[in-house]
Amino acid sequence: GGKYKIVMVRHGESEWNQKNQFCGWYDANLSEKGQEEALAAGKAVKDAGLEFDVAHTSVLTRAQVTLASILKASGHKEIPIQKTWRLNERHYGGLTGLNKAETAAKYGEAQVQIWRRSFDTPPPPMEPGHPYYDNIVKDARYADGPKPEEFPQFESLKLTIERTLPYWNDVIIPQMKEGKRILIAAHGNSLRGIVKHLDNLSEDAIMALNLPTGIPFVYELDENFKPVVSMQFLGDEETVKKAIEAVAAQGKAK
Ligand SMILES: Cc1ccc(S(=O)(=O)Nc2cc3c(c(O)c2O)C(=O)c2ccccc2C3=O)cc1
Repeated sequence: GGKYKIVMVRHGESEWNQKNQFCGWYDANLSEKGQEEALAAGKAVKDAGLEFDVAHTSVLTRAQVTLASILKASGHKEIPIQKTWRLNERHYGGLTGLNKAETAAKYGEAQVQIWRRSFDTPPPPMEPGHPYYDNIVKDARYADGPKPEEFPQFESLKLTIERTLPYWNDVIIPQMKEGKRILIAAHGNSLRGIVKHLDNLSEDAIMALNLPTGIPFVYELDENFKPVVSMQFLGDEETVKKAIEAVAAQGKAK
C-alpha cells in the first residue's frame, strides 16, 4: 500500500443529466437516481471501513448533497467540509441548458464533433442575456472566488484542469502531508484534472475517460504522491465490475 490514501467520487446523476442538458455551473439538483447512487456510495465507503478527517467539494449542490449523503451513510459525524469553485464542473458557456438536439441544431453536428474531441477548443461564451447568466454570475456562492474579472464565461477541458490543479497542489497535498484522511466529492471534469495529473495521462486518454457517477474510487500514493494504486473502485462486486468495464470500454490508452 502507499503512504497516502485518498478517496474521490463523481456526484450522482443530476436532473439535467437526466434531460441530457449541458449543466456545467448551473446548480441542478441530483435526480432520484442520483440520490440513490449517493446512498450506495455511502454504503460502499462504510463497508470499506474508510474514515475521513476532512472533505472537499465544489460550490454546486449536486456534489455537496452527494458528499453529505456519503458522510451520513458511512457514520461520519461533523467533519470539516471545504467548498471551492475550483472543484466545480467544467463551465459549458453558452451551451449551458441546451440538450443534444438543440446543440446540434444551433451549431451543427460537425462543430459538436470538434468540441467533443477537443482538449482546448472552448464552447461559445455565456454572455449577458443568456437565460442562466444572472443566475450563475450573480450567485453569492462565488463571493470567495473566482474574482469578477476572472469569472469564466466558458471553459475548455484544458482550462478546467488548469484551475482545478492549483487546489490539488496547494490545499489537498499539504493536508495529506499533515496526515489528514481526505474524501473529495466533485464532478466528471474536475476529477479528470486530478486523475490526469496523478496517472500522467495524455490529453486523448483523459478525454476517453468518463468516470462513473456515484462510485467512489481510491488512490494510494507514495511519499512523492505518485500512485502505487490507481482508481480502485469501491462497492459490491457487481458495481465494481460494471465500473471497471465502463472505464476500460472507453479505450483508456495510457
Ligand atoms: C447535452 C449533450 C449534447 C451533445 C451530446 S453528444 O451525444 O453529441 N456527445 C457529446 C457532445 C459534447 C461533448 C461530449 O463529451 C459528448 O460526449 C463535450 O465534451 C463537449 C464539450 C464542449 C462543448 C460541446 C461538447 C459536446 O457537444 C451529449 C449531450
